[in-house]
Amino acid sequence: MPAQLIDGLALSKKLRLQIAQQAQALSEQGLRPGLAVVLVGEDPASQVYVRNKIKACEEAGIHSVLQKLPAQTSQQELLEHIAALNADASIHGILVQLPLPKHLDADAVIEAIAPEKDVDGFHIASAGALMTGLPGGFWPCTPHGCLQMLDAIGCELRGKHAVVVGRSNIVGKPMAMMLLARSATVTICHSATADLGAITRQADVLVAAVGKEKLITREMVKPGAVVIDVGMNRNAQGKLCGDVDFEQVQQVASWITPVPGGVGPMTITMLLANTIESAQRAAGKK
Ligand SMILES: Nc1nc2c(c(=O)[nH]1)N[C@@H](CN(C=O)c1ccc(C(=O)N[C@@H](CCC(=O)O)C(=O)O)cc1)CN2
Repeated sequence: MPAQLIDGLALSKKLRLQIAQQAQALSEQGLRPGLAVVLVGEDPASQVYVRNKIKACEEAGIHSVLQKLPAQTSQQELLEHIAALNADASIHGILVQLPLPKHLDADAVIEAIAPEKDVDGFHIASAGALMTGLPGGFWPCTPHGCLQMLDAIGCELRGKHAVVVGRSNIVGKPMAMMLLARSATVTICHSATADLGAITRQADVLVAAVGKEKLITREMVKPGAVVIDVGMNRNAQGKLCGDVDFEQVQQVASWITPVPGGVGPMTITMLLANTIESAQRAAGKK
C-alpha cells in the first residue's frame, strides 16, 4: 500500500485559523501582534517567500511591515534598520530573509536582532534555549513545522530511531535537537557520512534536508518509515521537487510529505505562531 500523504497545506490551514483567533484575542486586549520582514536585494525566490509571509500575516490579522532594501545596502545600513525595529514596540517579530547578498555577514545580522524578537529562531540565544531545553528563544520554523506534522499523524517519537540528513543551523541541527527533546534516538548524516543508505535504512523517521534532488531513493528507506522531505529543488524541467524520490519512496514509506505542499507551507505557519508567542510574551501572558 502506498504511503499516506502528510498534507502541509491542510495542516497549515487548520493551524492558521487558531493563530488568527489568538491574534484577534491579543488585538482585543490592545496588543496587535506585529512582524517586520526585511528583504535585501531582488532574489526572485525570496521575493515570493516574503510576499507569502506578508499575505499570511494579513490573513491572520497580524500587523506586518515589509522593508525592501537595495542589493547594495551596506552592513552598517542593515544593522541600523534592525536597531530601529528592535526599538519599535509595535513589532514583536523581526526576520531577515535569507540568503543575503554575498557582501553581507548574515551571522552578524542575525545576532543583531533582539533575541526576544527572533521569530525565525536563528539567533544564538534561540539555538542555546533549544539545545539546553531552557525557557526562552524561539524554535526555527521549518524543523518546528516538521515536528508539528509528525504530531499531526500521531507519530510517537520516544525510543524511535530518527535520522536527519543535513546539518544546517536552520534545519538539520535544530531538527535533531527537537527530535532528541522528544526522546528519539537521533543520528545526523551529512556530506561526509560513509554509506548513507546503511544509516537511513535504520530510520523509523527520516528527515531529508540537504537540497539535492532524489538523494533519498527507495532502497534507502526502511519499509513503514515516516519520511519528511525538507528539500526544495528545481529539477531539469524547472519543476519544484524535494530531496526524496517521491514516486519510488511512497511505495515503501508509511507516511510521506509531498513537495510542494508539505513542509514549505508549515514554515510560514510556524513563523506566524512564533510571532503570536512573542506578542504574548510581551504582554506578559507567557
Ligand atoms: N529568514 C528566513 N529565510 C529563509 C527561510 C526562513 O525560514 N527564514 N526559509 C527558506 C525560504 N522560506 C521561507 O523563508 C520558504 C520556502 C518555501 C516555502 C513554501 O511554502 N514552499 C512551497 C512551494 C513554493 C513555490 O512554489 O516556490 C511548498 O513547499 O509547497 C515557504 C517558505 C529560505 N530562507
